[in-house]
Amino acid sequence: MSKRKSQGNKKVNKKTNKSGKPFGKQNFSQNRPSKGKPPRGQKPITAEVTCSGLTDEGKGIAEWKGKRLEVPLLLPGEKAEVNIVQKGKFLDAEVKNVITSAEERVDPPCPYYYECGGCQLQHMSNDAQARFKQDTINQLMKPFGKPDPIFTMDHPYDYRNKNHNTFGLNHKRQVIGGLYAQHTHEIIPMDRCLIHDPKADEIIDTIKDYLKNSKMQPYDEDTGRGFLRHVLIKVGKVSGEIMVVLVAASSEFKGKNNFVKALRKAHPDITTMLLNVNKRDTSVVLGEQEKVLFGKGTITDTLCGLEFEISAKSFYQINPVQTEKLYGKAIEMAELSGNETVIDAYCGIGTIGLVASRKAGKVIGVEVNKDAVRDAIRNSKRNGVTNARFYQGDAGEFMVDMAARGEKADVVIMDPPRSGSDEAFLSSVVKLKPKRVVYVSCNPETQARDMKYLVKNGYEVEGIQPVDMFPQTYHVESVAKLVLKR
Ligand SMILES: C[S@@+](CC[C@H](N)C(=O)[O-])C[C@H]1O[C@@H](n2cnc3c(N)ncnc32)[C@H](O)[C@@H]1O
Repeated sequence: MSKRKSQGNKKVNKKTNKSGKPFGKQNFSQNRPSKGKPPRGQKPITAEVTCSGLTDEGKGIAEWKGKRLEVPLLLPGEKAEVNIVQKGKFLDAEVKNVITSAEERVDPPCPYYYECGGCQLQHMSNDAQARFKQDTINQLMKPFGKPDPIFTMDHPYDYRNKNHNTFGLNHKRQVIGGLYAQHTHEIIPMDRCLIHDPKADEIIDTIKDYLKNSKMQPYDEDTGRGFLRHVLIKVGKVSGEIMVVLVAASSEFKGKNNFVKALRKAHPDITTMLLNVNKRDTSVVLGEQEKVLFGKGTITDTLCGLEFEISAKSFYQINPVQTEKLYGKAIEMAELSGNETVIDAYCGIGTIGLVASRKAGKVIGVEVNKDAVRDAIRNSKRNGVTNARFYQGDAGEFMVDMAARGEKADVVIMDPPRSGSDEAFLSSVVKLKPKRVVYVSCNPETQARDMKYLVKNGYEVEGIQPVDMFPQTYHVESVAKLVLKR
């Protein structure tokens, strides 16, 4: 292994990793929850394979008996022993032992990394993560031109301003709190997640201790008994304001006053607390019903020089450091001169639109979540913006109506959810003929699909900027500029 130091990461210690376990002989599969267990009666087959590349989820690609394997935690060029089990039509493979490790491999700093699955790239150096994300975008965007070099993050930890932790009981009926292992409802007990805001994890720890020493019970998914399901924490990274949302299975909160008092005493920097009631048997964290327990029920934070009020249920970008770079690029791509009518579609709490309003004639925002729209309207007033209007509704329907009324827009900035946009929206963009479309996306796969539609219908791509909003995970953000062909 080369002695060259990779930027910001510790290279692999050949003998032990950070948690003190022997690295080369580490039984990766033993540390993973039930997903790795073979179906009843089936023994895993152990085989030696060589990794030839990475999937877009960061899994190593290898071949075994002419079949393709996708192996989490394996890096290109590495030789490893893997355990293989047949699951239905598919082969499930896990690293048992890395025989020769790649230069890019580093010790994952998180002791829960192999169990949790919330991060997928901690075993890669920062440079290797950046290369992987750049390659993913380059590949997806090949039909449109060459993307610019990715915007990386100087300190790629502690960045999340929103955490959600789950509480439950272990088999000894003891209170545990942590994160769900990937694709499961199995709680991995943990007291620190390295991409969470550290203060938020301290608050979670206090709540865990409170549960252990009080009558308040975590909710048990199997029996349907108990009270506390999740805790959601939102932190204003600039303002320091903190929101704590208790997600409970019932609206009857016995011992509410004692709890609120104890938590505020332990963490005087909490500025608001809410109770959210979720009685549904679902993986969606927040329910509809919400009650403010103390404070104003929202937090405020500063982004790109503007102040934003954020509700519990509204979307707010989770990595504000990288969001400023992303929005900066989006506004640059919009090429605003002060007169344009700009549509901010899928606008959330109005962040992009309000930042753009300083350089535009008029901004029209549309968003489906009513709490987010209420925040956007408040945010516009709070910042003294007089040229922006926000509407609640489906972005596709809104655009269809605009096109039917023959209205005009010079620039459309769109930032849909992971599933991307839809034909109603895209076909209306084509009818409205804005000179520029700036497409922000946290899922470049659906972004490329939608860009293909726009390119087929009169637009050309003038720039693509990848942004690493989610270090340590395989997710990557991207913003693209499309211009109407003459
Ligand atoms: C990725 S977020 C972007 C929000 C905002 N642009 C920002 O940067 O914070 C996507 C937003 O689209 C909203 N959304 C989802 N489906 C929608 C639809 N069909 N019409 C309008 N908004 C929608 C979500 O509620 C969410 O606020």
